[in-house]
Amino acid sequence: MSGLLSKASAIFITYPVYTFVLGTLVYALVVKILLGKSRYLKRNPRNLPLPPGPKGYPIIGNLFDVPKDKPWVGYSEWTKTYGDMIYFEVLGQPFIVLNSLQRTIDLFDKRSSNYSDRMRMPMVLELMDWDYNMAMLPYGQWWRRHRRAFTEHFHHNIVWKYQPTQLRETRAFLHRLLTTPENFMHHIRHTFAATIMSVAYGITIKDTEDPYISNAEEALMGLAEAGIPGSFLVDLMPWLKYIPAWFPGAGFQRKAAHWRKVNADVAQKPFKFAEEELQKGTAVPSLSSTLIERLPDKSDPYYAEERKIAQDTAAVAYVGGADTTVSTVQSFFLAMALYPDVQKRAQAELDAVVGRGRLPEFSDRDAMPYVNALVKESVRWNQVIPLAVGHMATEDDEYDGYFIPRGTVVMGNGWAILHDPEVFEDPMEFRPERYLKDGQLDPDARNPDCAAFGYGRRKCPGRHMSDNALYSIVASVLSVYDITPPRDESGKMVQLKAEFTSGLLSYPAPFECVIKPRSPEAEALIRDCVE
Ligand code: HEM
Repeated sequence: MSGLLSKASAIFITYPVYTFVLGTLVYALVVKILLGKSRYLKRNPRNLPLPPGPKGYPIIGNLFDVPKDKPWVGYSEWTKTYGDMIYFEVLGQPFIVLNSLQRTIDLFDKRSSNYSDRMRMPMVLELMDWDYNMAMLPYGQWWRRHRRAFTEHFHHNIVWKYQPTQLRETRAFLHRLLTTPENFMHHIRHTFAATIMSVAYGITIKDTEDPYISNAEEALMGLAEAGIPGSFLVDLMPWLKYIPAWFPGAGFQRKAAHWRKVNADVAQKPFKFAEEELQKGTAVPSLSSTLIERLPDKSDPYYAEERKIAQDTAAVAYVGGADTTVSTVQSFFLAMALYPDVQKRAQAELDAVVGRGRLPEFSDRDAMPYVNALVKESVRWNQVIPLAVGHMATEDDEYDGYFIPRGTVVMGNGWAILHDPEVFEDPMEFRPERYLKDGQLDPDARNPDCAAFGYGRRKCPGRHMSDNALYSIVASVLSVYDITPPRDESGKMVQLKAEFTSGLLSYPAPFECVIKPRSPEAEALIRDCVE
């Protein structure tokens, strides 16, 4: 009875509450959209048109036009109708997609001071505490200090420092492939997690169920859920963040509270460990130990801020670096199983330069143009973040006869740029030859780096470290292993398909392949290479 009563009173109480909340939401949305439109009129005195794009509906805009599955392919198709710069709105939020390299250079490079901000994402940044990830920070002094700290440790003249760790972890990877080749997807993930935890904190992770890694993966899953703008209503109406967790309909607050705790663990726990090891005098040299040793004295008024920047710098190395490079390496394995001729040609080059009596080193790299071209093609073929991360326009702008309102989220469609058939013949094919001329790397061939790692001032600062990681894996794996498609029960080779997932990050869809040592000598090399 009391249960029934409480149910009745709950309905009685919550019905008006829901009506009120829903009414307020719709009202606020309509006001926001109408205000936004009329403001454009005042701010656009020359009455320039917005860039072309699909016609939308009142209030919802182009909500139903936006391609849901692999939007980068859909946006690329839109070029045929609207050209290489496309404008659309979703619930009052303006977006522009740039489908050509020239457009990205014009806006992200030449006008970088206006196109380097990020969209405000209250759910991720303010409620889930992803503010340690500089990729999400608004453009400004605080981001600049993070970026400077990060770049100092990852620019192209310094990443050689991490090569011994990268080679060590690559060799451990070769060894794991020998014992459990069927788990290659897991081994790839483990290799990057181990490399980055070692570089960032001097921590050696466990082979399975490492608490640092499971925390970071949970945090990244939260980001995948909340990181697409508009996944939560609070992104469209930031004032909702003040609604308490107990309020009916405030489920997002409870989710945010959980992810906040996970994020605190990801950012703080390993850094604390590094601090404690330093105090005990047992620290393994790492990015964190260097950063901690350079912190000002605890009595310094800037100590807390500097410590936070140091902690964030180490944490972002993992969350920014692990998944991205993992996806590229998974694509490389798929490509090798699909393109046996490419694999053979790379192996022939490795045999000629490195020989069969040792494993490749970084010093071999310059002598192997084909292997370098293969690394480039792995980055291009299936881009990990095809639309990069949206850059937001800080101020109204006029460009090429069009008006671009401030607050517009501008996305470079790297997929369109790196699959343009005018530039990359048969773009869906995996062809390292496209970067070569007379047997050497062709300086005139379009380098996938122009779009795969983002643009302008926000371009990925981890790309040099990632390039080394990719070389180390590609060269080492191909020097000792053959990768082939699996066979069915009748012994026939299974026809693999190049399929990739949608989302903020794109991965190859799960696939199987056979990974076998190239010869008994190769197997002996693998067994001997682990310390
Ligand atoms: C194949 C590997 C990788 C790819 C494809 C990739 C791609 C990207 C892209 C597309 C962006 C957004 C750029 C933009 O906003 O225009 C980005 C940002 C970023 N990446 Fe990477 N990345 C990779 C590896 C790494 C690694 C290894 C690290 C760290 C060691 C890293 C750290 C970062 C950071 C810190 C940012 C934020 C930059 C900012 O907002 O200022 N990335 N990356």
